[in-house]
Amino acid sequence: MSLFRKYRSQYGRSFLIAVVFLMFEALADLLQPAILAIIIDKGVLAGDMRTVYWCGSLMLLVTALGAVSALIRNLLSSRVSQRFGAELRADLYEKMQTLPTDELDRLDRASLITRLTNDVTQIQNFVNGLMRIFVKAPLLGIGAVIMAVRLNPPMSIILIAIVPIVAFLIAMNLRIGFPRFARVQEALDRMNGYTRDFLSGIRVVKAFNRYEDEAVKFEHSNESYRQASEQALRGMAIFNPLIALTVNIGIVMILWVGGLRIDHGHMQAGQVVAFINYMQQILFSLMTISMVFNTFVRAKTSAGRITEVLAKPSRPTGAILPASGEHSAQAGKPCIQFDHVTFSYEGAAGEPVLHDLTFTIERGETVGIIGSTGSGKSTLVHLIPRFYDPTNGSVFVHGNDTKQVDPASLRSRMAIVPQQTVLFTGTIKDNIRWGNEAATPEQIEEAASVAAAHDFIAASPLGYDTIVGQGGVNFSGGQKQRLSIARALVRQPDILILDDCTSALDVVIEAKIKAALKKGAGKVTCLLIAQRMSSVMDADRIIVMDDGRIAGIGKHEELLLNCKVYQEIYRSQWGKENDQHAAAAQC
Ligand SMILES: Nc1ncnc2c1ncn2[C@@H]1O[C@H](COP(=O)(O)OP(=O)(O)OP(=O)(O)O)[C@@H](O)[C@H]1O
Repeated sequence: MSLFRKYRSQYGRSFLIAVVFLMFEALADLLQPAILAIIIDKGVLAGDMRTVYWCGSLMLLVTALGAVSALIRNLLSSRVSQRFGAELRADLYEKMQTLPTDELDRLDRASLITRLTNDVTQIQNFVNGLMRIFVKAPLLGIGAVIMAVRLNPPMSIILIAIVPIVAFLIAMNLRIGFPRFARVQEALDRMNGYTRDFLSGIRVVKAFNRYEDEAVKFEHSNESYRQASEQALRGMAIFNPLIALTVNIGIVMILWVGGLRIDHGHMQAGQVVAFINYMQQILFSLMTISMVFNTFVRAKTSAGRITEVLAKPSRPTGAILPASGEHSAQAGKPCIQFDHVTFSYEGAAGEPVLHDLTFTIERGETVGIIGSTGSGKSTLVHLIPRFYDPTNGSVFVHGNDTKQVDPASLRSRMAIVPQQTVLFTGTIKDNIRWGNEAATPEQIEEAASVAAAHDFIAASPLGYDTIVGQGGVNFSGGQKQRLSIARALVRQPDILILDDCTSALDVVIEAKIKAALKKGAGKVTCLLIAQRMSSVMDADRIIVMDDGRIAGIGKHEELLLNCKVYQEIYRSQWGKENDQHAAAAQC
């Protein structure tokens, strides 16, 4: 597995030391039947107690050597496999963080979780098994064949007949098992997907009383997981007893032929006992090899799934932008420029999501973006931090073509508040500071004040140390939005993108936030996506989106006069909003 290449240099030495101790262990196991044969034939049957004592002591010594080797090898294998697993998980996690957004869109999130947990565990188990028993099995098998042939060559014909049959059974098991175990992992992915959707939408499920339907969906995925697992295990269930039966037939043949040869004086009882011991060791080794293949098949499937992620291209790179203050030195260049930008999502059929967009936004401008749902507003702003590259045309930030700029450097001077608020488990302070690790308590409080969050934070007994539950369960939608805005503000960005993140706020709170933001106007370039006209009407300019095209750009009054789409939005909303807007204006 090419996956192991990277870790070979790190753990190769410990692995080899473990293999050396495995060899001692195998040697100890192989010597025991030979010593036993001498004790029986030359000691017990011949009445020579000296041979019994000497060989008995030797056998104890050999057993002790085997036990010490097993102990050292166990310690090594646990250490190496656990560290290897942890490192593989860390590498995979790091890779997931650097995957481009379109790759993340393509890979199912539930499948990524299964790869990070179950798939890594499968490979870890394989490595552990490899160091504990898998390498020992072939050593023991080959050694037992050699010892048996040396002990009594004519009897070895039985081995020559049995071993190829068992090898064939193992090969069949492998061939049938591989696709079956691949299906088990896929079924597990689907089950994890359902579970994730159910848990993240549990409130909606409760509100719509959809428990039973969701339970049925889960039952289906659980059932297909069971069927896939059962099918895979059925293969093992058939082949393992077949292999055991074949080897046991061999043992019966040894007993029968051995008995005849003792009768004819060609063999001694101790030799037959030793021969059976070797046959059992061969059985153990073949059974282990068949188990290795089963574990290998699962690990190979898992390794393929992990390699698929690791082999994906990482986030694109590019030039590092100069520090914030130096951006303005690019005299005459607009802060943001779209130049004939067309964009389609990877793999999506039909019309592009954005069509030939051309506009500029100057430094310090506040630009509203409005349009019907699905008109491409979020997609438009996602091109600015280079979540995606335009399919045609170019996006320039501070005069730099984003395709040529390192995304991390590009994003370091931006803050985006997404449509769906994301809060992390921790305190309120931690969540706001997440936007800027170097922020002082005063800066955190100031950001929270501008985002109209300070009052509700201060009203809670623990203030900024209040714990945020998973996903922000203990906060209202509006409070979560305000905390997300504070997190973006504490970053003190050059470009602030607010993607419909005031939808859960009442107009009074929204007006307060906008008034506070206006105080800092001129320094920050702000893009404000909104569904409500009142949210954008006092922006410096408004971009009106319609079906991926720009229907108009201008001030509120201009658009009311000459943009049909804007006029329609006005007519559909203004009646409702008149009263609310008046209330906001008074505050
Ligand atoms: N990751 C994606 N993969 C494929 N298609 C997408 C993706 N994200 C959005 N789209 C499609 O692109 C189009 C524009 O979506 P976008 O989210 O930009 O619209 P929007 O104007 O922001 O909508 P809303 O106001 O509802 O948030 C929609 O048709 C949507 O289905």
